[in-house]
Amino acid sequence: MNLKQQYINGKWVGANSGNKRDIINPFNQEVIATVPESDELDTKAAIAAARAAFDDGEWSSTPATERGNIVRKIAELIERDKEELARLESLDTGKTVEESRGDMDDIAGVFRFYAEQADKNGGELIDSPVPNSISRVVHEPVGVCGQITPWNYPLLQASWKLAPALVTGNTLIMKPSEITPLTTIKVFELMDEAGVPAGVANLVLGAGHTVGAELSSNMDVDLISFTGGIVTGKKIMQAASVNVKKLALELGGKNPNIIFADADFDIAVDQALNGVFFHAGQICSAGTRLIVEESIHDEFVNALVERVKKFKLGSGFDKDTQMGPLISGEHLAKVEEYVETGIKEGATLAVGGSRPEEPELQNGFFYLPTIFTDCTTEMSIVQDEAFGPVITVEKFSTEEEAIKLANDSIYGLAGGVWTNDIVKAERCVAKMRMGTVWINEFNLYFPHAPWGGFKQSGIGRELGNLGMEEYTETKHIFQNLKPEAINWF
Ligand SMILES: NC(=O)c1ccc[n+]([C@@H]2O[C@H](COP(=O)([O-])OP(=O)(O)OC[C@H]3O[C@@H](n4cnc5c(N)ncnc54)[C@H](O)[C@@H]3O)[C@@H](O)[C@H]2O)c1
Ligand SMILES: C[N+](C)(C)CC=O
Repeated sequence: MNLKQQYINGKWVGANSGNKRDIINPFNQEVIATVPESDELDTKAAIAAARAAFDDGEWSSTPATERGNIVRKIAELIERDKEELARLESLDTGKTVEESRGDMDDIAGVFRFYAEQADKNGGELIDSPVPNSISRVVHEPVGVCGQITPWNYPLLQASWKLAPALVTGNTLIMKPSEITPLTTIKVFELMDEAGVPAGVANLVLGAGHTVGAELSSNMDVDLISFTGGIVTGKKIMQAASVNVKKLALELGGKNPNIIFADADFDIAVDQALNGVFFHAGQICSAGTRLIVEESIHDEFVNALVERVKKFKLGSGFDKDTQMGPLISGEHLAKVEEYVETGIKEGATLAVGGSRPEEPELQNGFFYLPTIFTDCTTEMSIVQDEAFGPVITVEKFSTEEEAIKLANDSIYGLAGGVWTNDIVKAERCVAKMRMGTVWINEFNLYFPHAPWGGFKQSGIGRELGNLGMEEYTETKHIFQNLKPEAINWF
């Protein structure tokens, strides 16, 4: 596989230490690539390149339209290489190629969206209360941005950070998850081809406790944008305080999906499954906390179980596969432990709860889709993120109870409501404490609307205009057109 290395100051380079890391296919544990393992020294070199490229002012003073043109070109190159990128993403993550193709369309869409926004960030004229003056507000780039991404949607999460940072004139250092760097490396090749100048976008590959920690604590980094787990997010927040970096955190979720008895039953069943089991449930916004009205609870659970029993697990490259493996052996062990906890806590295992038995799946990190019933809000399986193919089902009998259950979480990323009573739906979403709420839908996102969490699901927003604002500082410029002495002193 012709994969390059780290990308620092416009050059592809190996790690300073010479260390390397094998990248593993989660379907069969084969080594699919070997990449350099960066350390603090590599990270410092990348930060120095980004700092110099920001401080010389060339990129930040490039007309926004031109930066937008480069970002549009990146979108075109992603579309040109869509199939290669999708296959690489599936090799690296285990998700089906069909899902990866969808991700690549979304990713190109994100670069296109921000390319169009590039020259629409021109600031505003204030109606100054002071006679003979001009008061205006401009938006300037923040500076050097550290960007850290997770393994579940490697390139999608990268695109949400790269595109807005570039169009607003920042320079950046990206650190993808050490276990899924392949598509991010490829997109840095495309950014080079699209004409992003040397030093503006830099790539380091390596572990969180070395590379990620250096990015978070380095005094020359002005902003950290992080997507990942809550524990890591808290560490980054602490490290970033060293120079009061601007901070954007996209953390986990334990997302409620409320099903009222008056919902379209078959659609709600289908979408409750879609809401969780894509990418084997390894989705921050997966609707893993199903909250079902008592009168339809048993029928609803039976319908889910019957569908789940028929899921086809397998290689992401097999067109019949509906669900691929988990990302790693370590993660599989965590999901197994989570399920054991659920059993100990007294939840009823309605389906799944083990690894599959098929011989052809034994080399991969597979886990059966799993549903727990008789769950109550104090159980840790209802409170903790499984980040795997596991649903917990709770029952409710009144609307107030459903909302109380939905909000009973430290997280606040996303949630859904299924009902044909639109007034009831509006009453519910008004009370749900989450950054995204869907009515008769689940897990939909697009570049035009902001994404992010309430409570411990994060700080700030990605996507939409707010996702661009994260990468700007706001400056008020006041000009006195008729300066006069005050003669106070
Ligand atoms: N809110 C969202 O939009 C969103 C999207 C995707 C994933 N997530 C969350 O991500 C988590 C799963 O991803 P993960 O397991 O890769 O998360 P993680 O927190 O373990 O790792 C994420 C990234 O942080 C790095 N990292 C680890 N320790 C670090 C440190 N001390 N300092 C700096 N960086 C460090 C990792 O190397 C990786 O690149 C889940 O909790 C999921 O909900 C959230
Ligand atoms: C934000 N999203 C849904 C693309 C990926 C979350 O893991």
